Amino acid sequence: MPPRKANRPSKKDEGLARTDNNLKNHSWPIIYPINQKNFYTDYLKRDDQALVWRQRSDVAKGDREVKDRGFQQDGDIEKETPGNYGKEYEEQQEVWGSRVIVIHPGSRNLRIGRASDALPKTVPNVIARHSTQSESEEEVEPRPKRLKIEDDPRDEPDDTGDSTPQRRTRGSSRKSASIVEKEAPQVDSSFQSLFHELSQDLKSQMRQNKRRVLPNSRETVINHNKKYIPENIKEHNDPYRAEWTPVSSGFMHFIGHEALHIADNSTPRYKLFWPLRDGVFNEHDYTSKRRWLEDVTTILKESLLKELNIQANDYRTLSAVLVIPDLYDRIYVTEMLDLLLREFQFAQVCLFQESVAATYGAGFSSACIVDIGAQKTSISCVEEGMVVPDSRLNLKFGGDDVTTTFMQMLLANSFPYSDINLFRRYDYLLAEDLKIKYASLNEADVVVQFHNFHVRAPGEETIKYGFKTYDEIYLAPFSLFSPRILELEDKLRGRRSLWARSFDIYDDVPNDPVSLVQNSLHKSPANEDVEMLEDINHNGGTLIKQINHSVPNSTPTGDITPKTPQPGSPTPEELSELPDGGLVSIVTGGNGNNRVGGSVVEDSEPENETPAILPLDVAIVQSISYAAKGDEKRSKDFFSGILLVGGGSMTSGLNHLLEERLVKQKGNLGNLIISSPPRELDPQVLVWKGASVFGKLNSTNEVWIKQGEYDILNSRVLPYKTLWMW
Ligand SMILES: Nc1ncnc2c1ncn2[C@@H]1O[C@H](COP(=O)(O)OP(=O)(O)OP(=O)(O)O)[C@@H](O)[C@H]1O
Repeated sequence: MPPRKANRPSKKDEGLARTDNNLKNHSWPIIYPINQKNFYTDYLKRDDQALVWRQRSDVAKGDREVKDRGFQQDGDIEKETPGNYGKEYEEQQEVWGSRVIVIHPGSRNLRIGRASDALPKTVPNVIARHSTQSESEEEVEPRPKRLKIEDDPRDEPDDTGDSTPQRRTRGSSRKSASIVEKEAPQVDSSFQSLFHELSQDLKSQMRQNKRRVLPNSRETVINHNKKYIPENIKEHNDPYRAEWTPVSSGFMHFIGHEALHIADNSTPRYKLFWPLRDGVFNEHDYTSKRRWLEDVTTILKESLLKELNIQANDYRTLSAVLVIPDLYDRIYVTEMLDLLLREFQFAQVCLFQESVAATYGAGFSSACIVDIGAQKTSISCVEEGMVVPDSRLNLKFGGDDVTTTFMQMLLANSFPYSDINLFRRYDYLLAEDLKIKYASLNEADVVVQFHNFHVRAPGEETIKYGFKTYDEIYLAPFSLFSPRILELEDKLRGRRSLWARSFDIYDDVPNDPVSLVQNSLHKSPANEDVEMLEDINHNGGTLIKQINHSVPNSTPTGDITPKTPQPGSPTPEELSELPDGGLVSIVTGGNGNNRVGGSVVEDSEPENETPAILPLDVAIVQSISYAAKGDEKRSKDFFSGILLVGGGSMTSGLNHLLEERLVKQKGNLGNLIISSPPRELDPQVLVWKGASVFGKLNSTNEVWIKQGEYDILNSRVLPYKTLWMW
């Protein structure tokens, strides 16, 4: 006889519920007993359900430790009523804010301050440590890279006997103060030809815009620069002598500005380490996780002490808001969280995403945030305080790439200080300064101009140089719209060499957040196709090309692209014929300036790959189209609220050029508004400002990760404590 099924009534049982005429004798639903074998519930099986009981029992045990540390308890927050939003409430917020530290780490700058402060302190996110060689001595090739010249007379060791390439080049520079430097600096020929191409495009664009373009401007610049004789200035005649950080073998490390101002040839030698690179772990320069953690800890601790006067034993009484990228690396976030709660022992920590912070800072409820940092550019659409996950893009270029390109272009035009090497500290600072002063995206600035600057190398006489510029001041920042010209091969060197990617322990799928628009870069036409597209642009007038936006399967988000075309990638001809449903249009002007600059994506074998790049305007259109998902109203809303933040967005004329290019691409966008931060706030600190606004809100209790919770659940607490799907 087959076994009786427990949850099904037998014919005999059913019979009991029915009368002879087969009608039920009552209308109550019959509830059958549950088959215990197949029954599942997660009641009291999930961490968050148990947590509340654990916390209560902690309190019952008289665990008042946290309260003794002085930070506000849940009970205090409950006292708040909607009615007390007056002066008292503001005062309360200020007091609360003074106990919250907001930390926004960047590839170049760490921004740190109390949530109650008006502005953060900016500390270069760098540490100098004792080493046998400085970073410029360690690097074999200078930055920007030069063509190798076989019989370069400068290869002779100079009279100091120092034969390192850096020292040799510096030696020749010393000579250049007295001997006229005739030879043109050698810049890679493929760079030269791209530079020439962009320059021609700019000329025709300027002519179209009825601007005067003088013939032979570039030749004038080159001739002047070649003949320029630099001038030596005696130390006592130089009122702006550089102040170098005094060092001695007793000082094991320096951080921030002090580190940047250590002479490259100091005794003892120091080497600079930047813990973040392209917005993630710097696995290129670090060889051990422990050293990385130590450096981040030292930079943070010393910044807290020097800038905010916060001693180590105050940490336990303070809360910390950590600002993280929108498309974060999961291991980076968990490492930082662990550091702040275990090493620093902050009372509680909360995580906040950069683009949401930017909307808080600007007071926007919805916006498309374009954050151009030093080494990465991130674009995300935010709607009612939440990032639209599929709109997140992270491109591996930023202000630093503009600086390098600017120097490359100057060198191509016979820049008289031909030995500039951005690995040298004083040269890096000089190059940044020249870029900030002269780079501009205003066509009106594209004229032959004369500038001068001083090279102040440690222990040497100051040398005054003069140089002329023409279109390089425009074309260097223009590389954001034409990233093909950027030097990208070193970008992902060493990536994943220390921290492996985080995988889900159950299904072995990468844990990092997924964004469809970032993944769609897998599907963009690969480099070969892009080049064909560009050829077509050169030959024709205005063309409209469309890139298939087909949504890939949920593959992990990342940085790198295979160089070969993906199977089934559409050819340019196919692209132009695709229908418009869910597609992005790229309008390329007859001048050929607008172009798709390279495809992108990620994979587990980063070494052989190239990093994620896409022209800025194309990337914005892509991000918005993924956020709007075909809804025209939403798309218009995002286009009417594009907010430019980050240091790289401060180039003059960027807003205007971006607007022009977006209109060209999308036609009538309705109300296209590209905003800069309101109230004249510095775009570099807007994200920090927004996070500080959030940090001051004392009604955000559920997002704070407290020591006790972290002790019990570790990073498993994150799904319950983030404002987004962790
Ligand atoms: N006035 C300016 N004009 C142009 N660029 C500028 C200006 N001021 C700063 N920058 C550039 O901004 C960059 C630094 O920006 P920011 O501090 O936002 O970067 P970060 O947060 O350290 O980096 P990331 O976002 O890549 O991690 C540098 O490349 C710097 O040259």
